[in-house]
Amino acid sequence: MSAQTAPGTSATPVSWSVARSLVHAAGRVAAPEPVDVPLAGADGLTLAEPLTTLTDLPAFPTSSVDGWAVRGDGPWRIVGRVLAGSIPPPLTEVGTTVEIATGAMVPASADALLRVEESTRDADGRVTGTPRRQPEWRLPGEEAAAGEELLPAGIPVTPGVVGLAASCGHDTLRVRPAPRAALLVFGDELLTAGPPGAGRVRDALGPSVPAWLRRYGCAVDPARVVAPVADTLPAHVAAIRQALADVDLVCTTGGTMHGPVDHLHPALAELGAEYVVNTVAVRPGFPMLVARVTGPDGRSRFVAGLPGNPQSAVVALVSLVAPLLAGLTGRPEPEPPMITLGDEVPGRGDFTHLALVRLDPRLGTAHPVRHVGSAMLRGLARADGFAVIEPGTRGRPGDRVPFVPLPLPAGEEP
Ligand SMILES: Nc1nc2c(c(=O)[nH]1)N[C@H]1C(S)=C(S)[C@@H](COP(=O)(O)OP(=O)(O)OC[C@H]3O[C@@H](n4cnc5c(N)ncnc54)[C@H](O)[C@@H]3O)O[C@H]1N2
Ligand code: MOO
Repeated sequence: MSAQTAPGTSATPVSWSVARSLVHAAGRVAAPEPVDVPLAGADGLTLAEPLTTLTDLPAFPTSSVDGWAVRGDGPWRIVGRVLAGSIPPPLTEVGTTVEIATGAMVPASADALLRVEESTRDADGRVTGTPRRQPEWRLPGEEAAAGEELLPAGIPVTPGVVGLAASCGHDTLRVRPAPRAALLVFGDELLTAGPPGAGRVRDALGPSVPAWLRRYGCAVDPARVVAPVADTLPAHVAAIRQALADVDLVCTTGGTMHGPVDHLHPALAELGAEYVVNTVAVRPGFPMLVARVTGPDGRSRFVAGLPGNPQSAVVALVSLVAPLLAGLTGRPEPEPPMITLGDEVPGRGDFTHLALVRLDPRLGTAHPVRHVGSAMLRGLARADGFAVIEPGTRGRPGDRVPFVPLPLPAGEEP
């Protein structure tokens, strides 16, 4: 897929799904080199290579119970004790047993394990009982054989992955680093404290966009959040250039249109940027864009232009920034899961409609929320994500449609 037009030329909106594929592909070719990180620091990053186990799992025959490892038929004479953490001597004689702890290595020549609660001792101190038919120990390689691939590259590192990596012997994981992001907020009308009024609005994006970016796995240094940047072309160019020097992604808000103080497009032209996507056939948020700037080191860095209307800015995050970050971290393009609409949702003509919805976990349906103007955040603050209404269609109750979640971890839904 080729990138869209060069800055300065008029843009034809690209379809929402094509735009997502374009930015994902652009991110993938620019993905930073993998790094090795200690297990404890890997949560939330992305596996850069498949996870293979360094040993058989389990690595040795491991008792699943507290009891007796026995050889031959009982009663058995006790010849020792095996605790977890050591190599036991073999049971050399028929009719003998060792006391064994859960997790201990089963001695060679043991035939069976007898649970302590299913055993008795006779007058001579010998052990009696009937071992269960089912083996009470785990065999080496039962879970995985040494060298076996357990997880593919490109999946997120979760606590489950960290635990698995530790249990199969890894101290570090080769991962894609967290993309570093900066935020530049444009708009001289913005207030950064106190109530809005007298023609000025409160900056809603400076405090919230870094939080969304972090939830997408970005590292955002607070020093790289500049809100607001003065509404002049030189200030825009300088701010973007400076931010590009040490991040992978610069998000900007506002100025995506062509109003008297909308300087984003001219600034991108001055920086020699090339559009990956310039305007998307989606409502709200259509003036969103992603541009690529090649640094002196030859590596591509990205500018994501989020529209100034606050809900539109979030639509741009879920529409373009999420697949771009997936590409930059070597993850597959996010595939929206399907949901069932519980109510009517209007279409937006030839454009895709991203409609804020709240999921009803009881009924398994999605319901549009109120207060969803592109300048509003009231609906969004109570929503789980967006139902995707394809161009030329409208949503009816019972329709199955794609769903783009807001990056809210389970348990944090509003
Ligand atoms: N002639 C046209 N004008 C506009 C069109 C159009 O098609 N033709 N589209 C509108 C749409 S849709 C959008 S979205 C906006 C996008 O504009 P910009 O990205 O250039 O954003 P601004 O003009 O800077 O701001 C738009 C709006 O949002 C408020 N804003 C900006 N930043 C923030 C912030 N950080 N926190 C809260 N609110 C913010 C700003 O005050 C404006 O009200 O263009 C329309 N115009
Ligand atoms: O597309 Mo604008 O982003 O509707 O508000």
